[in-house]
Amino acid sequence: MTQNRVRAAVFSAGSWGTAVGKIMADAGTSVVMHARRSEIADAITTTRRNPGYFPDIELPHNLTATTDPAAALDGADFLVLSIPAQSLRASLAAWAPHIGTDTVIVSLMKGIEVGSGLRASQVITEVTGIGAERVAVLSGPNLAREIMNGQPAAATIACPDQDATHRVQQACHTSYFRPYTSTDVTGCELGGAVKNVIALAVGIASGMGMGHNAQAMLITRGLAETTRLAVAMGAHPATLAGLAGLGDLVATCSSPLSRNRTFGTHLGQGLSIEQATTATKQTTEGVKSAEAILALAHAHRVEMPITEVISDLLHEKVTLDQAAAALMQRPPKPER
Ligand SMILES: NC(=O)C1=CN([C@@H]2O[C@H](COP(=O)(O)OP(=O)(O)OC[C@H]3O[C@@H](n4cnc5c(N)ncnc54)[C@H](O)[C@@H]3O)[C@@H](O)[C@H]2O)C=CC1
Ligand SMILES: O=C(CO)COP(=O)(O)O
Repeated sequence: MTQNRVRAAVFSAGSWGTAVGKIMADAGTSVVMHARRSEIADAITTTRRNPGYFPDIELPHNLTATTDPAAALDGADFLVLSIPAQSLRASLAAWAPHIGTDTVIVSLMKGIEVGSGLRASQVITEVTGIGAERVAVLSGPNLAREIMNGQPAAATIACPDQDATHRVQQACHTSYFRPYTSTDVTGCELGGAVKNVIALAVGIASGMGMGHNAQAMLITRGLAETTRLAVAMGAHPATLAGLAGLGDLVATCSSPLSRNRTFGTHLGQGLSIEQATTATKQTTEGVKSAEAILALAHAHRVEMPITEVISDLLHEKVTLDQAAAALMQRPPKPER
């Protein structure tokens, strides 16, 4: 690894933030993580481990951590944001005064803001006043634990400004992480957010004892409704067939490492939403985003039957059996 003099501030030191911090540091970028808890920040800097998330993985020497947002952002070329989507607005408002005039913001978040229906990149431009050309999104089949274990993965980095995209790509390209570029921010963000809702559905089906045919049906029809919404909102259909669409959908819906799939499995096995929340612990974006995505579907007059049923289940309007029946008993129609 050669140092490239580029600096990144990663907010925060959760599961995916830590993994992307490691990727960037392995790519030669100097990384300062921002953690809310001083014991996490101190442990990362002094022991080179994040005891809250990956106590078994040693972090690179060019990665440190602080609880001070100003110190983390001082001289940063990139601000990488990885916190729950619903807390982005309030947290970013506090950090915004410390963001440099040339800093490029990279969103890792896969959620839609409840109430506004905004994607994370839109919340970022609204809160900071920074133009869309300085806001990139990174999305793909990226289960953090696999990447921390050094297993190969790829992702899509999207931004309207190709120079910014290439700089982010260089700053996170390693022997085990292969980033591709795109200009389709809308497609990448919607692919990432909607797949969480579909993963909830697949988890529920699995928890209810349904087999791989049912799970494949949900994945395939889930991709169809994701693509319908994304295209109606201006995305390119090819993005949804790529890493940030199909790729992420397959990884998340197939892996027991996925928090969304696991949350769904708990529900399918009969746990209440409260019990599933306690059991899952980490951020499960699909649970909150389902209703925001459904509101977007209504606004764009797009049919999203799986999202609708999952939103109804999460609001306890239907039972598991009623949800399954609602999907299977829809009127027959052509596949497209
Ligand atoms: N874990 C994964 O494998 C992947 C996660 N993502 C996305 O990354 C985003 C973050 O997820 P994870 O890191 O997995 O979640 P996590 O639950 O592991 O970590 C969340 C981080 O945000 C911080 N945080 C929580 N509430 C906050 C608040 N109100 N204000 C500021 N910081 C707060 C926590 O202290 C923690 O550092 C989500 O949008 C998720 O969909 C994307 C790809 C992979
Ligand atoms: O986005 C992810 C993999 O790409 C992680 O999915 P979960 O949030 O369901 O764990």
